[in-house]
Amino acid sequence: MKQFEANFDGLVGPTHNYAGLSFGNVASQSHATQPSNPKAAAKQGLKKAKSLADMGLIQGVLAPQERPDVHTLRRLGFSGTDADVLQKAAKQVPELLQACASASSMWTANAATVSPSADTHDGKIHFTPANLVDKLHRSLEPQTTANILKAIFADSRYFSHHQTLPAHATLGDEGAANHTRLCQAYDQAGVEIFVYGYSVIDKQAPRPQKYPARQTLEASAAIARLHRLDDDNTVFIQQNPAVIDQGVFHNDVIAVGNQNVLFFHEQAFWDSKKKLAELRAKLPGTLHLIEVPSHQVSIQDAVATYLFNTQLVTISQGEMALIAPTDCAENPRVKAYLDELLTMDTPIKQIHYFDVKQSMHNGGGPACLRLRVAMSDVELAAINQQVLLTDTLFDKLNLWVDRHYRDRLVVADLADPQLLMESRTALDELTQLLKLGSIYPFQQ
Ligand SMILES: NCCC[C@H](NC(=O)CCC(=O)O)C(=O)O
Repeated sequence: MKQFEANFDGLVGPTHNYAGLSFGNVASQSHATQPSNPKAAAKQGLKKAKSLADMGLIQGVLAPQERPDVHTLRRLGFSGTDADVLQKAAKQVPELLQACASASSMWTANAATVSPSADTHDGKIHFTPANLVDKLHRSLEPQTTANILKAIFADSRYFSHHQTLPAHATLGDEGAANHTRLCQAYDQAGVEIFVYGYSVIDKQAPRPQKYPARQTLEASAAIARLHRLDDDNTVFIQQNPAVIDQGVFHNDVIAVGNQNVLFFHEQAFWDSKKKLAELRAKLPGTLHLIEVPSHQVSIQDAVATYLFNTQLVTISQGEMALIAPTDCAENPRVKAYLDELLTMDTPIKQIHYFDVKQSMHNGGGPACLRLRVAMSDVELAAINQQVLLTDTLFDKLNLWVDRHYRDRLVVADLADPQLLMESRTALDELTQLLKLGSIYPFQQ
């Protein structure tokens, strides 16, 4: 049996826009009200995903969500035809329309937490969709996310799907963005690292002062229980609250891991020494802890360039590549660090830069755009094969984007009933292309 890691990238939806919805996410706040280009955004994402497929990695895609979410607007009391609902919401509470029109499901690192079968007691791959309760626009994603994951990972012999955690701040869960799995080889049990922002129950533990911590220890611990992980193969680490207050709203903005490499900023974790020692004890064998010092890369540079929101992928035995946004190459200090990294004695031997600026302007880098699923060839054969990014699917998706996506969108356009029609037409076609069945409310 062959084991590897597959990446499932979120397709950018037709309503991709900058509404400044994410307090604590510096890029989202600073690009609020700027025009977006959904067509370019979708193509940048597809290009990045296809390049990874061309490197020999297993690459799939996840469908976007139905937006604007008229069903939620109706739940909030706006009535009449769909056009009426959009227009009333835009006039009375535009913030609610914006929350219901975000394409934020593109950041599939927040779709779910995934534990591979090598780690779980029952030998199945476990999925828990994230409840994303900290942000209204994101809290609307879990139901459709669950539908999409079940449509792809349908075979109950291999895949186990859990309900999202209860939608309350005590159990705030942001999915794989705060979860990293290290292992010596993909087919061996590894250590799952859960990074949380604060503990609701432990009042003594430090908390950020300025920006919200989106993930709680209580949520992370619940996921570890649901996924039937052992104490021996889990480590819970608190994120350094000081970096949350500087814009590190998810751990994947400050750390990334793959196999026996953890690449992280020296200020990433609270009680770092002790936690890294625990990690070493739980993962015997060679472990590369690549700690980037503040004097080489400041937190501000890390947040601006997304140096740690890179994908760390295995290219061949013992050789890894870093998939970085072009923003890293444009910052002289970060570029100097990355050039030096290639000369250091670590498995990271290649760096590939991709322009994902449309996503970056909302605070999502290469790593935010993908959900990782470590799996075997047998498990891969059991998934819906239509979502795997082949040359043919890549061409079809690009043409699909050309047919349905706009190249300019401003927040005022979100009330345009035509945009809703375009979006539904596109998604209806996509579900046929990817053989997903009826996953959207408008298809029920
Ligand atoms: N993992 C990256 C997630 C980025 C995402 N941004 C947003 O939702 C911004 C949307 C807007 O502001 O229009 C977030 O903050 O959760």
